[in-house]
Amino acid sequence: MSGETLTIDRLGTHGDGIAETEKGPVYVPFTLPRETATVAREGETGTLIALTQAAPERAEPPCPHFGPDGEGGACGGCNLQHLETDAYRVWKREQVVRPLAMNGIETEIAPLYPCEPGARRRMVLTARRTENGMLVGFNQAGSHNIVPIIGCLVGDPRIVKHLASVRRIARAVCATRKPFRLTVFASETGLDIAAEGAGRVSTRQRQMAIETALSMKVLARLTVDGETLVEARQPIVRFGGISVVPPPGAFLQASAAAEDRMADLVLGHLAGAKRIADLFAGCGAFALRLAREAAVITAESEGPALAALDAAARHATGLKPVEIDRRDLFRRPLMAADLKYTEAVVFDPPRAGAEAQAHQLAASKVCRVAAVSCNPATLARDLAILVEGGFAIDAVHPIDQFLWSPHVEAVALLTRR
Ligand SMILES: C[S@@+](CC[C@H](N)C(=O)[O-])C[C@H]1O[C@@H](n2cnc3c(N)ncnc32)[C@H](O)[C@@H]1O
Repeated sequence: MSGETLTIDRLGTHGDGIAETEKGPVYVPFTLPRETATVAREGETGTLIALTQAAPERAEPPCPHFGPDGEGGACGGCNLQHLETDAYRVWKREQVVRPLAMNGIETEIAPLYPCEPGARRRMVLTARRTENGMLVGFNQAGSHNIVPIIGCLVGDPRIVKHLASVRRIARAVCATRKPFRLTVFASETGLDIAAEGAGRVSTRQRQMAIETALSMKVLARLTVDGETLVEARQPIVRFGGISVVPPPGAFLQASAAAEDRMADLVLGHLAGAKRIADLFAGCGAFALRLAREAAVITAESEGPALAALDAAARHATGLKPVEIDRRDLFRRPLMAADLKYTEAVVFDPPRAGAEAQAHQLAASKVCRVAAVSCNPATLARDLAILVEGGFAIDAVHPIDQFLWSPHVEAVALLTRR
């Protein structure tokens, strides 16, 4: 394949190398700044054909699925394995620094808290039946093609070791030619597998799926579109020692180490408050830990997650009262008046952020806020609202929950001036 020679100027927010050319920017995955490469160009998209000059920061990517020649296609999971560790960490921290600066926020930003390979305890895989068998893996970068995953360096070995069995389960529950989603969570009691969108399972298939699942000694639970087919054991996740049975496919922080770090920061900042609100509470990763010392009101839109949180709080001993409030916090944020007796708040929204809620917090009398986010752009927007409303940012802590990907988690700690 012929191509043109480009020099890469910088890394973009999605981790692609960017070459600035007379005809505009060209995004070239798997390249680094100061590298020269032969690239096949189609508009703004460049495909790396060959590297002619490598950057000193280039490292040997450890995963066989990585890169344009990756096994089974270029996996869209981790696209920064070719960047040497120190440079990678500087770049990752920058992903938090830059949007904050663009929003006029000056504050202390801690070094990146690193996470180790093998820590991803919750893997969201895509599966599809093909003529050549069942594919289970991650989507190829920028496409719906599935890269069948044999090994995964970021995945928890408790999941990765059993990917062949996960594939057998996918085959058993699959009643469609369309791709479907498999969420695999390494719970304390075994794997919790949730299939969604696999089609209408026949009675015979259901029987096969149950037999396959029961033969898998490491399986705790198998659900299909929320219906439990097998529950050999209740899947359990522990938040600061408090056991929770998460609903099928529930949101849980991707890595236990990252969650522990976030929880330490949140608990440390909110210590001493007697009444705390946990907004976008999920199954209670923060709320249940906080409830050891403070009354907690939790708000969240997913009923099953709140029910799991509620059941855990009822079963645990020695907790202060935990209230639950099912609500859509985008449309119906907790109003400043609702927060009258609340001293401190933790919020951890999805990628869209918590704009409406931030306005209410700004107008409230809440004294301390811990803002947790997986999207630095919306975090920066929400922090600017809080600063405008009288808060000062004490510190921001970037956490590398999504190793080798362009995604980063951050915890911002704020106090009313
Ligand atoms: C990033 S997760 C955090 C969950 C929890 N704090 C944890 O650490 O496990 C975001 C949570 O926000 C919830 N959520 C999404 N949109 C929402 C909305 N509009 N209103 C309330 N909660 C929402 C999701 O269901 C999810 O549980």
